[in-house]
Amino acid sequence: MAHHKIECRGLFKHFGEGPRRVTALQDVDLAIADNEFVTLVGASGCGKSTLLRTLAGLEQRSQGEVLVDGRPVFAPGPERAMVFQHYSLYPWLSVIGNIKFSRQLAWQARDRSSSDVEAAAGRADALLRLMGLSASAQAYPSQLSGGMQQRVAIARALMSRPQILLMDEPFGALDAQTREVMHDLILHVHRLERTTVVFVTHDVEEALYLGHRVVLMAPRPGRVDTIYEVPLPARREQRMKLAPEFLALKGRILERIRETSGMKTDLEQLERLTRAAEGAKESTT
Ligand SMILES: Nc1ncnc2c1ncn2[C@@H]1O[C@H](COP(=O)(O)OP(=O)(O)OP(=O)(O)O)[C@@H](O)[C@H]1O
Repeated sequence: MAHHKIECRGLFKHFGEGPRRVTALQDVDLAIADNEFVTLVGASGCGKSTLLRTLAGLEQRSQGEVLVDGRPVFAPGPERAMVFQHYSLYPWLSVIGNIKFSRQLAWQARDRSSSDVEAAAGRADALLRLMGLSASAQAYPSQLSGGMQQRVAIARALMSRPQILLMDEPFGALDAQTREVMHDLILHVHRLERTTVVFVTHDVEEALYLGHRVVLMAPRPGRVDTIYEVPLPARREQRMKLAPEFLALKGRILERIRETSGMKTDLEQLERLTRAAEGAKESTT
């Protein structure tokens, strides 16, 4: 059997009961390879966050299986780390304090040796350097820009050497220039740490620039609609966003999202309505 890092089989997730029941995930089958970078896109309400939260073990499935390394997961675990859109840093801790915090909680439960503490200090320093935060180690979150705060959140998520990074619109609140910088940074982190990444976004360009594959989901019920292979070299560069194959696939995905959202603007119908309204105006004048 092929080895998958993450696998969903016949996954369903319902919220609520009876006529109010919402199917956020319907029969999702998805296999993600070790070290793959997969992005999830789709119209609002298509179940992207629910799928990610189910992989994280923050949401219980209604039916089906979620496997990590072939083993079913039901709860959060140290091999999976989550990064959210809102930085969720502790405002009373410095940058370095925030990065070390989750490890400290884990240690309080165990006997820790001085070599553990040293190893963690080394890891925290390495992550500060990796994320370009060395000069801000003693700063507090309120003193940092949004992009810097999100770097701290990513460094904190990486502290326990997770094999899987689950990212829910992590750059959604950042301006366009900061996002570009963060894109190259997260690709660098992915290469260096060899994590498997599942990344939710509304932004099709972001999904294509980062992903090896783009999973397009559709709403009502939430489900996987189409999976696209991204036709770009593994090593991405910003100029690739202008490549004809990049732009063509971006156009196709955007079109498919419009179709699946049920909100496709029907230009003909709009024109008919306009003509009817104008006709009504003329007949009254
Ligand atoms: N805790 C909940 N209780 C009830 N319904 C929920 C809950 N969480 C999600 N849903 C519903 O499940 C569906 C999928 O929601 P989800 O947030 O996963 O979609 P999404 O694709 O991430 O949306 P968006 O792009 O708007 O963030 C939606 O109809 C949503 O209203």
